[in-house]
Amino acid sequence: MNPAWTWGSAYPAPAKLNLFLHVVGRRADGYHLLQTLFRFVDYGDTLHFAPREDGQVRLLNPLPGVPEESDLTVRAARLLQQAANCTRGADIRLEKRLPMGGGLGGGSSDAATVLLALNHLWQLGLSRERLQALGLTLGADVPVFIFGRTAFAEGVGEALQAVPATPAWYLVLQPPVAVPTVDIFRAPELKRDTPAMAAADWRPGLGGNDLEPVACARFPEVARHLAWLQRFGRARMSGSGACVFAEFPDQAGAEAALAQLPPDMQGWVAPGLDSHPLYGLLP
Ligand SMILES: C[C@@](CO)(OP(=O)(O)O)[C@H](O)COP(=O)(O)OP(=O)(O)OC[C@H]1O[C@@H](n2ccc(N)nc2=O)[C@H](O)[C@@H]1O
Ligand SMILES: Nc1ncnc2c1ncn2[C@@H]1O[C@H](COP(=O)(O)OP(=O)(O)O)[C@@H](O)[C@H]1O
Repeated sequence: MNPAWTWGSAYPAPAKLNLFLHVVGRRADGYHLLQTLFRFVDYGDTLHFAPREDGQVRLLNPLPGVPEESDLTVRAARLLQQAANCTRGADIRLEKRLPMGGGLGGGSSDAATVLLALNHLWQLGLSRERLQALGLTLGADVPVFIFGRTAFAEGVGEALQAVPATPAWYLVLQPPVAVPTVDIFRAPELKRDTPAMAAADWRPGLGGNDLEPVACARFPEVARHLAWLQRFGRARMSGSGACVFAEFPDQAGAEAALAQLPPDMQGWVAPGLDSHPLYGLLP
C-alpha cells in the first residue's frame, strides 16, 4: 500500500493530447481503427473520495447535463465493485476543469482515476491489465490513462506501446464549442485510409490529425483557433476536437504565446508529463 495516497488525497485526472491521429481503417462493427500518440499534460480534473459503509457509489456534485447514473466516474466505480465483488462504497467529488467534448479525454481520464484510486483505496488488488480491460468497456480512451505512459496506440486506442517522451510545453486553446465525437467519425468526407506506420518509425512531429479537417469544416470556431495558433508553428487539433494545441521547447515560449491570445479566446499552458501522476499506484 502506497502511504502517499489515502482517502484524504486529491487524485489527479490529467488531460491527454493526441500528438498525431491517423484513421487507418474500420472494424466490422463500424468503429474506426486508429494510430495515435497519447501524451499526458500537467493540467486536468481532480477527484476526491470518501468511504461509505452502505455500499453505495454517489457523485456528490453531478455535472450540468450529465445525470449521475451516466457519469463516467459513477459507471467506473460500479463496474469495479461488480468486477471485484466489492461491497464497499464511496462518495466521489469531481473538480472539473477539462471541457466536455474537448478532445482532451476528460471523461475517460476521470473514469481511469476512479478505477486506479478505488482499486487502491478498497484494496482490491486488480492488475493494471485487468483495469485496462475494464476501462475499455467504458470508452476507447480509458485504457491509456491506466497504462500510464506516453504511448503509441493502435486498434481503437487500446493496443498500447510505451514510447519515450521528449520534454515539451504545450499551449492549449479551448474553442467555445463541444464537438460530439460520433459526428466526426460518421462524416462521409472523413479520410479513412491513411497508410499504417510501424510504431518504431514514429518520431516527434510526424503525422497529422485526420479528424481535423472534418471538425474545422463543421465547427468554424475550431478552424479560427487553429488558424491563430499556426503562427507559432505546427498547431494541431487533439482527438476529435474541439481543443487545439502547439508544442514549445520551454515554458517561456509557451507563456509568451499565451500572452498574445486575443481576449475572445481561452487557453492555458502546461508541461508534458513523462507518466501519469498515479502510475506508481500499481506495480
Ligand atoms: C477520438 C479520440 C482519440 O483519442 O478521442 P476524443 O476526441 O474522444 O478525446 C477517441 O478515439 C474517442 O474514443 P471514445 O472516447 O471511445 O469515443 P466515444 O465518444 O465513446 O465514441 C462515440 C462514437 O464515435 C464512433 N467512434 C469512436 C471511436 C472510434 N475509434 N471509432 C468510432 O467510429 C463510434 O460511433 C462511437 O459510438
Ligand atoms: N465525468 C465526466 N466528465 C466529462 N464528460 C463526461 C463524464 N461522464 C460522462 N461524460 C460524457 O462524455 C462526453 C465526452 O466527454 P469528454 O471525455 O470530456 O470529451 P472528449 O471525449 O471529447 O475528450 C461528455 O459530453 C459527457 O456527456
